[in-house]
Amino acid sequence: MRRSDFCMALANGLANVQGRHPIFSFGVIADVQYADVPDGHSFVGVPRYYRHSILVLERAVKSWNNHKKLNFVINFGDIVDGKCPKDQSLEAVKKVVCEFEKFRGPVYHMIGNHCLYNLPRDELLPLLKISNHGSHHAHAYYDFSPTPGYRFVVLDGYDISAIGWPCDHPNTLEALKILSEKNPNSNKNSPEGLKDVDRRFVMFNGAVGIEQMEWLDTVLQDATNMKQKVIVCSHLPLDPGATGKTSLLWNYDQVMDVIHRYDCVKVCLAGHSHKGRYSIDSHGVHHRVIDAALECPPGTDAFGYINVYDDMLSLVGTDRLENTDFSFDSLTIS
Ligand SMILES: Nc1ccn([C@@H]2O[C@H](COP(=O)(O)OP(=O)(O)OC[C@H](O)CO)[C@@H](O)[C@H]2O)c(=O)n1
Repeated sequence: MRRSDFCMALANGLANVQGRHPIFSFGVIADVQYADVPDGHSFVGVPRYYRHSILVLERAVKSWNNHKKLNFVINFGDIVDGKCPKDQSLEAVKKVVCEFEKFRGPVYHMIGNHCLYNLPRDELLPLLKISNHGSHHAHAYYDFSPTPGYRFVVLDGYDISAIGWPCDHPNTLEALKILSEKNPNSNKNSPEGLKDVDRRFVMFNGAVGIEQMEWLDTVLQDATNMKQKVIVCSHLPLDPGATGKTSLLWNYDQVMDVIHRYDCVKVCLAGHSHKGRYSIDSHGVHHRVIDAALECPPGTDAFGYINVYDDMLSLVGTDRLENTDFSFDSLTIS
């Protein structure tokens, strides 16, 4: 362990089950999809609790604050549901962001399809305090390093997307071209007739564009040079083993090819699929999808925090979100 990581672990104070002090810890929650509308269900009939989901977030923030040792929180996107009446979108997004801001520390957000059903990305990104680092593109990918030995990479899976950009934007046109080539259905949100991983070519997903791919490569090269371990966060899952195929990033395979060129990425975390799942891929990278707050029946929860060590991560879940350990010494299958 680096000396600076050791100091952060000491400052963190709290020992885990193995009696070790994490270097740092952070809170996680996904798919709050709040809307002030009655309970309903997904397209395939899974119950959704649009008003209760913000209560899950309220309980998460209380729990994260009570923990006292969480360094930051990561929200995996879709804070407001597409069912939110459009004249209430801005108010609803502000209400959820305000709830996150009750956490006594930084909150890192990412955008999801439901965020973009409510507000265009150029309005959304400032509200979520996602900075573009002076770029003229309203991109939503970024990285940060909470301690010298670790780096977080937050991907923008709606970079190439038919939602969120102006309708004549090159990224919208590129997305519509992909959809017309890959999905023959008139309703481009429908995966009907598509087989296996091709089911991902639906309009509620998107892709990482070329510039972002080059940026990812540069960041991973830099992290490798700095001997940092990397945790990749994305609204859209990156491994078919951790999600239903209709929820995958369109070019998850290309992103994983870049990730697999390096040895620094240890864990990929995602939301969107709503049903929590875990997998380990052929290169030993762990993948974990976080259960949706939206689908918690009243009185139940799905949030947690992750303890970060030198050689593993440990997810401590509440209620529907199951504990998961991600050990970095797992065997690689090739
Ligand atoms: N077969 C389908 C599925 C969905 N739609 C419509 O697409 C929009 C987005 O769907 P939704 O399930 O709300 O998206 P989430 O981001 O919450 O979930 C993603 C994964 O599906 C979870 O597994 C919505 O308008 C649906 O009605 C559709 O037309 N046809």
